[in-house]
Amino acid sequence: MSDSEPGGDLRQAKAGASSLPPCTLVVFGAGGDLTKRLLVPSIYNLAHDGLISDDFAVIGVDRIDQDDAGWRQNLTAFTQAAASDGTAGGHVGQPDEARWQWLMQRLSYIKGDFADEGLFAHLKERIGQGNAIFYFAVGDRFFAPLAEQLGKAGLLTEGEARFRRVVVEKPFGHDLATARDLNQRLLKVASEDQIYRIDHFLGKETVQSIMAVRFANGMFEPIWRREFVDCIQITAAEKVGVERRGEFYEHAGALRDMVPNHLFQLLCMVAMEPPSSLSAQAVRDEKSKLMAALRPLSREDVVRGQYTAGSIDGQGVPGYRQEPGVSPESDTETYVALRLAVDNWRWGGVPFFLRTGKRLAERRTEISIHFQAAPHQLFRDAASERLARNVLTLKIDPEHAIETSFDAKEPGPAMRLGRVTTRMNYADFFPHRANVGYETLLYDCMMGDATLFQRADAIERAWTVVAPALEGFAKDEIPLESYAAGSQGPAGADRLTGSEHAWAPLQKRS
Ligand SMILES: NC(=O)C1=CN([C@@H]2O[C@H](COP(=O)(O)OP(=O)(O)OC[C@H]3O[C@@H](n4cnc5c(N)ncnc54)[C@H](OP(=O)(O)O)[C@@H]3O)[C@@H](O)[C@H]2O)C=CC1
Ligand SMILES: O=C1O[C@H](COP(=O)(O)O)[C@@H](O)[C@H](O)[C@H]1O
Repeated sequence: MSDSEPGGDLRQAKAGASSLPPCTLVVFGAGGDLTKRLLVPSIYNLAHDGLISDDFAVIGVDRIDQDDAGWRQNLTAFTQAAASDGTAGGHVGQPDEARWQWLMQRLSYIKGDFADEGLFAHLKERIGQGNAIFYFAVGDRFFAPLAEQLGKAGLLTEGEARFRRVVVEKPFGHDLATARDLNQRLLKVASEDQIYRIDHFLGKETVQSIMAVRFANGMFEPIWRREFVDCIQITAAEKVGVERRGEFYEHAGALRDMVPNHLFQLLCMVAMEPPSSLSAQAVRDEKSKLMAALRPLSREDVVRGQYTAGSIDGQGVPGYRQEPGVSPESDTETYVALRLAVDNWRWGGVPFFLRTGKRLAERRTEISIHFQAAPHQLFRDAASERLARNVLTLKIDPEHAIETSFDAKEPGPAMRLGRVTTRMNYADFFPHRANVGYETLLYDCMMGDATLFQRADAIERAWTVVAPALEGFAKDEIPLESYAAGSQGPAGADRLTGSEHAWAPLQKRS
């Protein structure tokens, strides 16, 4: 491994950040995809930035038959290969050799089955009296049983001088009943402030910066409300299909996979009231209030679709029903568009349009705030019949930028208006290097800051809001429309917004 440019934007983000307390991070699912592709690179980035103390240790647990050296070797080989073929999750170029080795020395491995009580006795011995975080990097069927095993073994008992925390991955439940059941089972063995329900969208710098943009500047807040906003659109469009996750996706679908978690987190960031402080409680209280004001969906406010064969970047791609692990008669949705209402004073009457889907024309995650037209149209003739709407777009992925679009006078004797766009690229102002997105979340968890993690009440409310749509899908009362891979999505999505609020096109329509 060679020297590389270290983690610039992470360092920027954590400027002034303290070193982490001594801690053992136990990763269940040490041989899995999440661990090697995202978790270990994030830990490396934290180590690289000097944020991890010498007393930090990682214990990986999995059923793969290997020892400490084998696990380290597998991670090293994976990271090297990923770095050289450009798919490295957390690095640009190869990791720094000395730092990588420093980290590897802190990694050890236990081969075991999650159902084996002996595994937890062994872990107890290894961890001793110190701080520990248990990361469930495993399928959701293991979340409650793992927590229960940890509880039974006394591994979740905190002391004056030690913390014990669990990080729970997604999906958090399949519906309201299962999310509630999971919360209840977790809360039997750990207190709410020991449970860190992760949503990787909240690890994205551009998502965290929404709060900064809204609440650190005086110019936005006065117009961030119903009197000035016409509609808000949230898009998470992907070009990829279901990749190797056909079997998982068949049981999830686009709504469960993206909406009650990621898209609602974006909605909270853009629509919640200003918190009184940046404490976890204050921020999460505001998010919960927003979720409580979110009106449960009506079936007519939901459009679902499934992709058929088409073309992405000039390459033919199969339809969803031809993907591995997918039934040829599947009625699982790969696209969903929603019209939501927030019943509070700030947002009463403002529609929130959300859409997400796979195999669309473009990869784009963004929030756009569409402002109302000027109250008196002085320029009606000059602007032809167009009523100009100013749009502020928070670009989250793959571009990291903020754009505003508005009308200006075209040069020349005629009073003719033209649409212009101004753009702030984060990279132009802040030294930038892609990071994995789990760094901040891991750092915060080790520091005991739950601001960016989801609380039980908000998760349950999210499932309540989407429940009528899920029921409509199950009873086939919401038609499943098809759309060609590489397109804008199903036509029904346009009916949802009407021409008055039309979606920002994913690619320029020809
Ligand atoms: N991968 C990703 O990009 C992302 C994943 N997630 C979430 O992270 C979690 C983990 O995902 P991912 O890493 O992809 O899953 P994987 O299936 O790749 O990893 C899970 C690991 O746990 C092992 N395992 C399964 N059962 C047992 C058992 N009884 N005892 C010991 N080890 C066992 C598996 O072994 P074996 O292979 O033999 O079954 C595998 O090595 C999931 O909840 C997922 O939803 C979230 C965001 C992104
Ligand atoms: O959690 C998930 O998110 C990804 C999209 O995340 P991004 O960070 O790549 O935008 C999605 O592809 C996946 O289906 C879903 O499970």
